[in-house]
Amino acid sequence: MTDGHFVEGLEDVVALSSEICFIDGDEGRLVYRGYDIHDLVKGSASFEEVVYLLWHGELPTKDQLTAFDQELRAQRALSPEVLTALKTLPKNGNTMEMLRTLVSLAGLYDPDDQDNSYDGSVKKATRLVAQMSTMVAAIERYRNGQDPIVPNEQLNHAANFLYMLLGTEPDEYTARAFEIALILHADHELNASTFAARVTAATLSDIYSSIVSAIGALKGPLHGGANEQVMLMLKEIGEPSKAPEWIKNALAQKRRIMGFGHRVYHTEDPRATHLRQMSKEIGERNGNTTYYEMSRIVEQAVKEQKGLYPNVDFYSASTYYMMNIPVHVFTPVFAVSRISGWTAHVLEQYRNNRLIRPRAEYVGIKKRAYIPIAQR
Ligand SMILES: CC(=O)SCCNC(=O)CCNC(=O)[C@H](O)C(C)(C)COP(=O)(O)OP(=O)(O)OC[C@H]1O[C@@H](n2cnc3c(N)ncnc32)[C@H](O)[C@@H]1OP(=O)(O)O
Ligand SMILES: O=C([O-])CC(=O)C(=O)O
Repeated sequence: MTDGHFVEGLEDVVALSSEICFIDGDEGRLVYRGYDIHDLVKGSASFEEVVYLLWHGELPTKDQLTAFDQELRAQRALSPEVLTALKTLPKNGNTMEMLRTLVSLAGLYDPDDQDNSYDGSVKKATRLVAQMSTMVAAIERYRNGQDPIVPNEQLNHAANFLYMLLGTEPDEYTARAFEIALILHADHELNASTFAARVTAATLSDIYSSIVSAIGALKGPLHGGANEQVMLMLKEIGEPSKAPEWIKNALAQKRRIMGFGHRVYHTEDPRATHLRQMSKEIGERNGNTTYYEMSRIVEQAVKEQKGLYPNVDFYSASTYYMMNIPVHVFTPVFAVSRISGWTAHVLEQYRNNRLIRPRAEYVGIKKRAYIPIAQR
């Protein structure tokens, strides 16, 4: 029985213990396994290195990283069955629903599908990380009536994704900027999608089912889906000078300003600091800073009028847009990164499992006499 003391939305409720990710919401700090994200970015960590760190708790040695990287590169190709199934999906379908469907199918065709041992789950986690990016790129190509691009084993994870998505190899700056975006989005403690993954894993269901749960949760506009909504908002605003008035009207109508506010951060989201800079730099490189400038004005207006800070989704929107990533691919791109954190959490759940089953505060009628249908 509950004692009536509960928090709607589980705000600040500690649901489990984890060694993977630490957030200080007052100081605006995000730490993966003891390493501050600022240090990982400044220290030129690779995305592959961060995946290894999240999974194993330690940075890899050179040999460990080489072996892991080679394994990821070797696992990038989708199975023929998944590629065939892709062609049966509606071309104008929601990209997150298409991704959720392909991940589910990939589970059925995974050579280790029946092996739900810990080692089997690690093998599947490796394929999930390697193939999430291939799936997202293939979905977009299919939507455009194009064949998927075969992964390029010469390129690292970040550069290969942009190559498979856009058809040309990114320049060095863009490849690194995108890799930093992947690192920044890799994990975030018990956010809604990771929690969904852990709830599923905690029933001792398989890792693909856990990831399908996570993708469903990430899609929502209050979570990962916000990055697409931010770009739609910037386009609706149209030009920087219109931003303050637009925000004023939106807030007067009680609309939520996408890309602002956070359940845990009460200050600047440390990921937004990097993405803001990236948005500026890419705008300058492209010779068009309109969306960066508009974003700055929106940020100032929302801070002044509502006291809210931008979250990770705000500046990732203009950043991805200026990298020529289509808007409906923004949330799938989040999944390309977050698969690293989801799998780390599912593996941790398996290592130290207890069923996750909270209670609800029952506020309905407690006792009624049943009335047979003939008398109603
Ligand atoms: C990767 C990520 O998931 S990051 C988050 C991505 N989501 C978004 O950007 C969507 C916009 N943001 C929001 O909706 C919220 O800030 C959330 C969902 C992220 C967190 O919300 P919660 O912690 O549940 O706060 P809650 O929804 O209770 O809001 C508290 C108050 O702040 C207001 N508020 C919070 N965020 C916003 C926003 N973005 N725009 C306008 N008002 C907001 C609410 O209206 C509410 O005001 P009230 O007390 O006057 O009614
Ligand atoms: O932590 C959260 O609630 C949402 C978030 O920022 C993320 O998942 O990256």
